[in-house]
Order: sequence, then structure tokens, then C-alpha cells
Amino acid sequence: MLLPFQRGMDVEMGRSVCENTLAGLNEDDTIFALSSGQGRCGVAVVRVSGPASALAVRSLTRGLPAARTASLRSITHPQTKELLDRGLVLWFPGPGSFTGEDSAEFHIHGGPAVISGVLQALGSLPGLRPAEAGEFTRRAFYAGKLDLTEVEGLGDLIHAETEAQRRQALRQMAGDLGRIYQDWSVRLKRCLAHVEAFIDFSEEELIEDGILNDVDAAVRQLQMDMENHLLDQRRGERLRSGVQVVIAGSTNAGKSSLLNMLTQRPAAIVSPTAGTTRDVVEVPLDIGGYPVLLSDTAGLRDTTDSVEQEGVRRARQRVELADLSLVVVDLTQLPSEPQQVPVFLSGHLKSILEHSSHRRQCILILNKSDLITAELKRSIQVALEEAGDVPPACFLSCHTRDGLLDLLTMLQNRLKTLCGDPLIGSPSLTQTRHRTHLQKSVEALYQYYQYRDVDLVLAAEGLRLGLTSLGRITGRVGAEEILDIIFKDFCIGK
Ligand SMILES: Nc1nc2c(ncn2[C@@H]2O[C@H](COP(=O)(O)OP(=O)(O)OP(=O)(O)O)[C@@H](O)[C@H]2O)c(=O)[nH]1
Ligand SMILES: [K+]
Ligand SMILES: [Mg+2]
Repeated sequence: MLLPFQRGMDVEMGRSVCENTLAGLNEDDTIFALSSGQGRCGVAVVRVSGPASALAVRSLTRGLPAARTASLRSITHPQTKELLDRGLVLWFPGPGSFTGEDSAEFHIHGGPAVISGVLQALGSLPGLRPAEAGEFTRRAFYAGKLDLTEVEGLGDLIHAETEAQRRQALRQMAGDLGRIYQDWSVRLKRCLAHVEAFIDFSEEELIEDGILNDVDAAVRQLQMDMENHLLDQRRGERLRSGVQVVIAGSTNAGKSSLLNMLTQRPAAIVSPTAGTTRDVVEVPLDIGGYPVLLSDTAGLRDTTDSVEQEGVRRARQRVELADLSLVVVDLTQLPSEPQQVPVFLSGHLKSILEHSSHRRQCILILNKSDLITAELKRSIQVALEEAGDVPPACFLSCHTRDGLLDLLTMLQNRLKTLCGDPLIGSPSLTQTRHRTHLQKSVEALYQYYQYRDVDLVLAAEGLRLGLTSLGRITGRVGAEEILDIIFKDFCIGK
């Protein structure tokens, strides 16, 4: 695991180097950092990037190895000449490197003393300083090696915790998402050029009248493509940040028992006392490759206990915000006549999901199936199938685990719908940032229609604004303000 930036680290690197770092980021500096994880490990990778990289390799290993070839070398301290380690050294001359600059890597033994010895040796060289978090990637961005969506993809890949997240991040890092926005920019630029040409030359009749009709059609098509892309029900964003799944229901239905069964540990207190859970208990889970934030909530009931009231308020709030609700019902509390069960459940669900905007996104869990006869279970099942308007339901026993596999399959299918398959179809936007700029761009294009017949200069301005918003997504426009936000999530050495 890669750890976030720790201030204490640069104390080890020598005082002059520290002062250099605090003075601000100097683009001309040569930077170095431990790029592999912290802590004892077999092999550690120290990366160097910047104009003094060749000097660094020569000073520590006496000689530059062949480009992009791993060479086994003795690594010595440039001043004391003490042998620090023997390891692989790689030399990546710019511009064909990750950062676009001259760079190098030292693959050394992962002991803390070896690592700090090599870092100190590098810090003792003129023009070298420890890298800030994300600084290698920042340089790659400045060198035009990655656009912002690719940088974000790389950041997401480092933080990916499930398979589906990894797939989505890899795709974004490879530029799939950036290419869509780039393609739209090119199309929009063409429209703008045509409108400007029309403004400049139409009076001299050097340009055909039909050209504006072509622009109309192109802008309309662009707007449609953008709006479709926005209408993705937040699939990509959800996959990136985790699907919010809430367990809700009446007291003692077995909500906390369900949480514990799914997380395979006693995360929440289970007891026969109604109203046991008050706080929201949240556990991150990987279900079939999809990231889930599962929360157990207080049982919903009218109560005079002010602490429990607060618990109920928080539970309702969670239900409102959730992408998916697992509504747990105690089978022994259902009407004894199976025919009445569907109507009872419909009313029950309405009272639980009353404010939820995702009313369709619900799975009904009929719990404590171990307490009813197989015959009654069958009758309830038939009644539910006949009723039709009750959401998908599944019988479960948290005591015998009967029905768990069915529930997991149901859950997995639902998650697939909510997140989409990151490898199929066109890539989804993954951040609110993308959504905001895209919406602005779509709105700006309406300005084109608004002024098209009144004032072409203002209409062209709409296209220009749309183009600017698009450019902000990939970082071709106004990257500065967003860079710090993106790179704060990066780690040292990346
Ligand atoms: N027989 C049986 N008992 C169950 C089952 N699931 C839960 N229980 C019992 O039901 C009681 C309540 O379970 P909890 O998991 O605490 O229920 P809850 O919905 O979290 O309750 P509150 O937090 O109070 O709202 C406990 O005594 C559990 O052991 C089940 O599948 N079968
Ligand atoms: K309970
Ligand atoms: Mg509970």
C-alpha cells in the first residue's frame, strides 16, 4: 500500500533539501522519492526525474547504463564512497520517459536503512530534492504525456480496491474517456470556425449560405451526444466511489444480523431487544468485484426515546441517499393469511421508502425463514408472484444462512446495473467535475441557438464558452486551479 505524504520524511533527507522543498515547487529541480510502498519489503524502487538524473546515476553508480535496460550495479554514497547496496539501475532518457524528462530508477533491497541511505545519498547531490505528492505525474501532465482525465485514471488505479474499479480506472488512464471529450472539442472547434468564417466573409458573398445550417445540425448532434453521456445515472461515479447500500426495516427484523453475515464479522450489536441499533454502522465491502458501502441503521418505529428518535432520523436520511435499499422484514410479523401479505408489504415498503427518490432500487428480504414452515413459505411466495407489484424479494435466515446465495446473486446483478460494466460500451464519466463542466458546455451551446438569428457574434461566443468548458475536463484550459485538488490524492513517488 502506498502511504500519503508524511512531513516527517524529509527530515531524513538533509536540511538544505528541506528548505528547497518548502520554498515551493521548482520545475527545474530534479526530484526523487521512494515509489514503492513504505515498510520492510523485498525490493524497493526509488525514482528520480529531472535534468540532474544522469548526474545522480553517475554519482551513485559510476557510469550511465544503456537506456531502458536493467543493469546490476553497486550503489555507493557519492561523498563517503560507502557501499549502500547492490541493485538494478534503469536509465530513461527524456522525452521518452513517463515524465518526459530524463529519469532513472534504483531497484534496491527494501530494508529501511538501505532506502534511507540511498535517499540521503540522492539528497546530498546539488539540484536534487525530495518529490512532493504526485509530482512525477504532475510533470508527466505538463509534458503533455497525460491529460487530466488520464491523470485521474492513474490516481483511481492506485486507489482501486475492487476488480470493477480497476477496470474502469485502467480504461480512463488509457485515455478512453479523454478521447471522447477531445473528439467533441474538435467537432465544436470546427463549428466555431465555420461561424466565424461566416461572420467575416458572408457580406462579400465568399461563403455559402448553407454553412450555418450545417453548423446547426452539428451543434444539435453534439448536444445530443453530450446529454446522452450525462444521462448515465451516475454509473461511473458510483463505481469510483462505492455504491451506497442501506439496510432498513422495523426493529428486530434482523438488520444487524444481516450486516454481520454479509461482512463476516460482528460489526454491529445483535440482541433480542428492539431498538438496539442507533448509530449508522457503515462497512465497506467488495461484492462480486463491485465496491459497496453497506450501512446498518436503527429500526424504524415511533418512539419517545430522544436518542432512538435521532437514530430513526439518521436511518431515514440514509434511505433517502442510498443507491439501493435492503428492506428487512421479520416473516413471523406478517399477516397469518398469505393472501394478505402482498398488500401488507406494499404498505410497509411505502412507509420505509417514503422519501426515497430511488424507490425502485430496493430488495425485500424476508428474514427468519427458519421460524416458519416450508408450507407457509411456499404460500407466501405464490402470493407475492401473483401480486406482481411487490419488488424482488428473497427469503433468508440469518441463523441457518439459508437463502444467502440467492441474495448475493440478486445483489450482484443489481450492482452490475447500478455501476455498469466498465469494459462494455463507451466509458462513463467518473467525477462530479466532469459532470459540472459538461453541463456548462451543453448550456453554452443553447446560447448558440438563442442568438443564431439575432446576433451571430453572441452565438459564436456560446460555442466558444462550450469549448472552454470541455477543455477544462481534459486540462487543456485552466488546469492550474484543478491540479492541486487532483494531486492531493496522490502519494509521494507517483
Ligand atoms: N430465528 C431467527 N432469529 C433471527 C434471525 N435473524 C435475526 N434473528 C434474531 O432477531 C433478533 C434481532 O436481531 P437484530 O439483528 O438485532 O435485529 P435488528 O433489526 O438489527 O434490530 P434493531 O437494531 O433493534 O432494530 C436477535 O435476537 C437475532 O438473533 C433469523 O434469521 N432467524
Ligand atoms: K435488536
Ligand atoms: Mg440492529
